[in-house]
Parts: sequence; structure tokens; C-alpha cells
Amino acid sequence: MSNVLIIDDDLQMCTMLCDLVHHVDHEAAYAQTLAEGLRLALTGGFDVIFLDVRMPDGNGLEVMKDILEIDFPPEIIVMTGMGDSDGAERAIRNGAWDYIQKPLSPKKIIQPLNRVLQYRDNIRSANRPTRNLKRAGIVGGSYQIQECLDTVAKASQSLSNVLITGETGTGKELFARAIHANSSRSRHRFVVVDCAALPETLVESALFGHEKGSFTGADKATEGLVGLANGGTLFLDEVGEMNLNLQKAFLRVLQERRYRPVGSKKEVESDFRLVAATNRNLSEMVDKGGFREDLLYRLNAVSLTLPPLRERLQDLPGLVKQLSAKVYATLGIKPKLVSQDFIATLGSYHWPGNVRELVNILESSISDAYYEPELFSKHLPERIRITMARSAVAPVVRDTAGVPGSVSDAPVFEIPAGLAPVPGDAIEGDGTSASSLATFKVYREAVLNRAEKKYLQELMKATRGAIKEACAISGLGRTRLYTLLKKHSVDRMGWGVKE
Ligand SMILES: Nc1ncnc2c1ncn2[C@@H]1O[C@H](COP(=O)(O)OP(=O)(O)OP(=O)(O)O)[C@@H](O)[C@H]1O
Repeated sequence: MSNVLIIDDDLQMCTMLCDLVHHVDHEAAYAQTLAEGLRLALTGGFDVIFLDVRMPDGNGLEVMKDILEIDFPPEIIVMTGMGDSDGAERAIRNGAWDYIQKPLSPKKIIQPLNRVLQYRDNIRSANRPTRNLKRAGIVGGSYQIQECLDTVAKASQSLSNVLITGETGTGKELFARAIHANSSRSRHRFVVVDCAALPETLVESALFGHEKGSFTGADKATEGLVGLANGGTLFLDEVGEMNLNLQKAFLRVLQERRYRPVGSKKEVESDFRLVAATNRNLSEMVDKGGFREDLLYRLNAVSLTLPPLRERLQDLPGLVKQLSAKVYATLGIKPKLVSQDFIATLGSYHWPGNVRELVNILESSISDAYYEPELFSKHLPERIRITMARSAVAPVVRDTAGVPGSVSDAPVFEIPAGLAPVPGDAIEGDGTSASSLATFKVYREAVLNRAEKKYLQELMKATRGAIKEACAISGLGRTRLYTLLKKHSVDRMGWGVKE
């Protein structure tokens, strides 16, 4: 899906073009002044701009230079008046992709639009670092996961240390394995060090190995995890749990790639690539003296932040499909159908345990439906069904910090009860006279409009106008969000904070 911006002072023209663009499954936004059009264009994210030359606040061609200066700029299709051959020539000279003459017809718009989008797709796929990436079991087509995969692709090509952060169960180990699998070290070992589980007394020996007889019970020499990772990747899981002594020892190993096994006189070398992961905020730990700043600096050459599942619910159906296939294979049973209400219920949950929790829930639901052909929400664990039942009667609000944790944080999958039309609404009627009822279509549209507006107001309030955060929370594309804000006259800047 691509994003199209229309800059034209004629409202009818704008809505006609928006409809056409939506009709061919792309997103569209419009601006009726040059100033507003330029502002939107400079926020980035547009693939194509239809630009009218004659605007109330200036000549469209004058803003082209500014637009074409942004990173990976959109292509501009200039709309000129009938017979304005000078304007057409200037448009091309100024770097326009094409020009079209008014009056416009759907064909005049769709043809160049398709061509320009095809051209941009070609450029994108030629540059996309992920085009040959092994996903190593990572499921998800959301833009958040795509961005993470881009980082995996770049990190795999380099030798830099990588720090992966994210809530528990977001797939930190899975992504670390993907970096290894796509790197030139993939034929060597991927060695996991769980820093939270290292036995305190034997930490050094576990990591660096020991010589025979170096302590009671050391009846033979061992290599240690750092040595085992030679040529491969060392994955330091839960790195925030390392105590300060170990942090100091590790910093030295990282700097020199050399260490001394316990009881040995000689230092040995290990050529490993380091990937570390944590669900803790290491910068905060540095401030409080719990983590070494110099170590954090070393670990964090490339950083990869994994999104929580609640922020990419569009990945749920794919995750359910792939993760349950594994469960069917393990149990040796036939795959089951998945009902809409099963997915909708999962979508209304806030997922504190992320994908790991989803795996557990699927295992439990599939066992519960063992002899039945289809998964319904009644097969879900009770706590999930209770959350769903509560959210059906409580209005959906997010607290201003956007912190999840209660029923009221559930993402909107259905129109919550609090947003339904109130008694006395013209469209609702008094419930006694059939003739006072609106048509279903009118009723539905009114309810949806109100729900959309309420949602956008809450969203802008919770994010204090930060569009990037609002997109992440709502799952809406930037253009779609702008279009909706405009449609419902919800003022993002009313909250006074810019991106
Ligand atoms: N995007 C994904 N696609 C498929 N499976 C996933 C994805 N993310 C996580 N998983 C699965 O979820 C489970 C937890 O993943 P993983 O152990 O990598 O998470 P983690 O972030 O390292 O968790 P923790 O912080 O608790 O150690 C695993 O079974 C993993 O395969």
C-alpha cells in the first residue's frame, strides 16, 4: 500500500482523487493550501503527490524544490490547466514525474499513478536489505517487524555488537538467532549465556573455562562458553542481570577478545560476535549505578528494539496460524479452523507476556478443543475471556502515559458499549416506532463516525499530539491518521506537543 497526497484548492477535486486512490487500495490525504500541502509533504511518508499549479497562496511549482529535497522524496505529478504548456514544461524541468491536464478523468489519474508506484516499488525492492533474509521463524508482516528485520539484515552484514531490547516474550532470542543465521558466522556456534541463571560461585569457570585441578571438583579442563563461541556468536541473554564484577571482567573480554581460563597462566583468544538482550532499561540502570556506562556503550553499537505484541495486533492472525501449526504437529492432530471471535478476543487482550504468552494460550486452547474441529473464544483460558467480557462493558480509554495493564487499555476491536449512540439520538429513535428507525447503513455510519472521532480524541490526548506514537498505538498509517484527523476535525496540535 502506498501513500498519496493531493494538493488542490478545489475540495471536490480532492475528495474525488482521494476516493479514486482508496479505490485502488492506497492511502490518500489532501491539502487545500500550498502551505498545508508543503507541511504535510515534509512530514515524509508520501510516495506520490498530485500538485495543482494554481493555488490560492502561490504557484504549486514553487514548493517542488523543497519537497524534492527530503530523503527518498515522493514523485510529483503536476496538474496543469487546459492548454498551459508553459506550466507543463516548467513542471518537468523542476523535476516532476509527469504532468496531467485538467479536466481530469479516472484513467488520466490511475495510469500515471500505477506507473509511478511500480517504479518506486522497483527501487524499494532493489534497496531493501531484507530481500534475501532468512527469517529464522520470525512471523509478522507489520511495519514494526519489517523495520526490525531491516535492522537484522544490516546487523548481519557487520561485526558490530548488537543490543536487543524489548518486553519479555517479544522474541529477543529469536531475533538474536536470526542475526546469527544471516551472518557469515552461521556455520559456527550460537552460544547462549543466560546471565540471570549463571551460578554465582562458578560464574568465571562457566564463562571462561578452567584448567584441570584448578579447584575442587575440576577433574578435567573445560573450555567455557566464551571459548565455545569462537568463530560464532555469543548471546548474552538478560545482560542487565550481570553483577558489577562480571561486567568489569566482560568489558575487558569485549575490548581484547582475550581472557584467562580459571587456573591457567596463559590467555586465550576467542573471536566471537556479541549479541546481548535485556528487558530492562540499561540507561536508567547506569544512572542508578547498577550498570557500567562503558559496557553499555560497547554493547549498544547497533540497537534493535522489539515492539510489544499489543502494538502490532495486525500480526495476530499470522502468528496464530504459524504458532498453532507447530502445536498441531507436536500433538500429531489435524489443524483446526479458527473462528473470527477467537481472533477478536485475542485482539482485545493487552498481552503482557507477548508472543510467549500467545504460544502458551494457543497450546492451552488447542488442548481444550482437542476433539473439536474449530477454535472458539470459549476455548481460551478463563482469564482472557474475563478480560474480554469486562472490556465489552467498560469504555475503552488509555491512560495518558499509554501504560497497559488494565482492561481499559484493551485495543478497540469492536465498538465499545460506551461509544454506542445514546438514547434520544435522532438516528436511534425511541425504540417503539418502526418508522422512526434509521436505515441500517445510516445508523451504522453514524455510530462508526462517533466511535472514530472519540477514539482519535483519546489517541491524540494520550499521545499529546505525537503522530509517530499515535501511529504505533493505533496501527494506522501516518497518511490515514492525518486523513481521519481532518475528517473528524480533531486537532492534533490542540495538545500542544510536536513530534
Ligand atoms: N515474531 C515472532 N514470530 C514467531 N515466534 C515468535 C516471535 N516472537 C517471539 N516468538 C516466540 O515466542 C517465544 C518467546 O520468544 P523469545 O524467547 O525469543 O523471547 P524473549 O524476548 O527472549 O523473552 P525473554 O525476555 O522472556 O527471555 C518463543 O517461543 C519464540 O519462538
